[in-house]
Amino acid sequence: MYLDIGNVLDTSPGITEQTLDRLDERVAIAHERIAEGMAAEEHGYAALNLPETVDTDEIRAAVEPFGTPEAVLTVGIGGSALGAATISAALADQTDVEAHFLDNVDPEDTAELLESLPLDETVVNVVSRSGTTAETLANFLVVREAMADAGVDWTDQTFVTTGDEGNLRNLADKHDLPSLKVPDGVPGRFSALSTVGLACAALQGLNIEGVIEGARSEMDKLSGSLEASPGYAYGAVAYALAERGALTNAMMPYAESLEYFAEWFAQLWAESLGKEGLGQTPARALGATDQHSQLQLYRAGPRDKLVTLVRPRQREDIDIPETDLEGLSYLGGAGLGDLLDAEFEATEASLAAEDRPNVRIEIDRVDAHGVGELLYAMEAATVMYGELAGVSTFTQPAVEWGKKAARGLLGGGEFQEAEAVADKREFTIE
Ligand SMILES: O=P(O)(O)OC[C@H]1O[C@](O)(CO)[C@@H](O)[C@@H]1O
Repeated sequence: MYLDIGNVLDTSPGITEQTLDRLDERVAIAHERIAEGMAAEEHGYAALNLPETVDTDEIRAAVEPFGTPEAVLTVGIGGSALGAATISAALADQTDVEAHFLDNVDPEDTAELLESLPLDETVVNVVSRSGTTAETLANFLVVREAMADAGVDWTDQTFVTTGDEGNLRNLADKHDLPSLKVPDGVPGRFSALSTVGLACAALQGLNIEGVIEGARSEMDKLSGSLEASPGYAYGAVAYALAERGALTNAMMPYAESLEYFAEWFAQLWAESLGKEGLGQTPARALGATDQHSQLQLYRAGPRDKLVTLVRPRQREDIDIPETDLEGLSYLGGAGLGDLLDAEFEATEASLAAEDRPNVRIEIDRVDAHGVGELLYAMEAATVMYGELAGVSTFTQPAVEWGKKAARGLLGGGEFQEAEAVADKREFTIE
């Protein structure tokens, strides 16, 4: 992975080369803490060991009974779905096995998806570390009934990835379902490079070994200097810019196959760093599409954003036919990829022209190695940012209140949070 931070030097907000030197000293200290945590396999830090600890042979063996299905339906939410979705979306052109993700409880969407799937040729990949997540378990119960209604024995086509105990573990044990264990010490949002994120890709016959090789190549760069590690450098620069007012980070990949990557990054960045009144809001964007929408705000709105531009250095292209359309003849003979790359560089320059901080992240290609590099580097960036900000990177206490309220509203127990829902202050305009 290549990171270019030239467009954050002396921008507004921005950092100076002197700041970068001081930041590098802090990175060295933070790296010592991170390395210590990794060596001790401490909760959270253990995620950065995954290129060494994940067993891809075990994953392939676990899914082997399913052969080559027509489709894989992953039922999970948050880190239990987004890592797998990122890898499958990035590598979709490498397989004929469709990947679908049920990571919300919208009844119309769920009904439409189940209606469209060949349930007798679909493997249901249900993923939950806790085994208690309401959305995942509710969806699984609905999917299981749909399979039964379609005359499909769900126990023949269900794969489970979960913890040592809980509802899903009990279900897998009771029905002898093929299963994998979520890794110890790895929060869901950091689990893309583990059984959680790789089982779906393995079911699709994708190159999970290549994903880990890419991740390993970024792991090998972790050292006491931001100048040796694109991941550390990205986290440190994003932190320094947030400290100077860039409280939003627009993650803007210039590849449709990386749109899920931006969604995965949003959970990783927000749930890890949004603590004690601190954090940097991830905005999901897509190039070139959002040049015709959000770019106006990025270039002319408040000076409170970092824009992260991501692209592959190589991509398949499609020639644009010659044309005599008024003013558009310049497009003929170029490729769509040439246009997309020109727009990437133009957007980068347009932000720099207004001293708007932006960084460039590039991978050679959107392939297994490249997506592995991206995932690992962003995880290392998140851990580095969290160390520099002094926050508890690997917890997510703020998400629990809403879970209790929702559960109470459905009669799942007595929760004061649910009572607070009834106290809503109303001011309705119709
Ligand atoms: O894998 P589980 O336990 O279902 O959790 C799913 C997601 O929900 C969260 O715990 C937040 O509620 C995330 O951290 C996690 O990725």
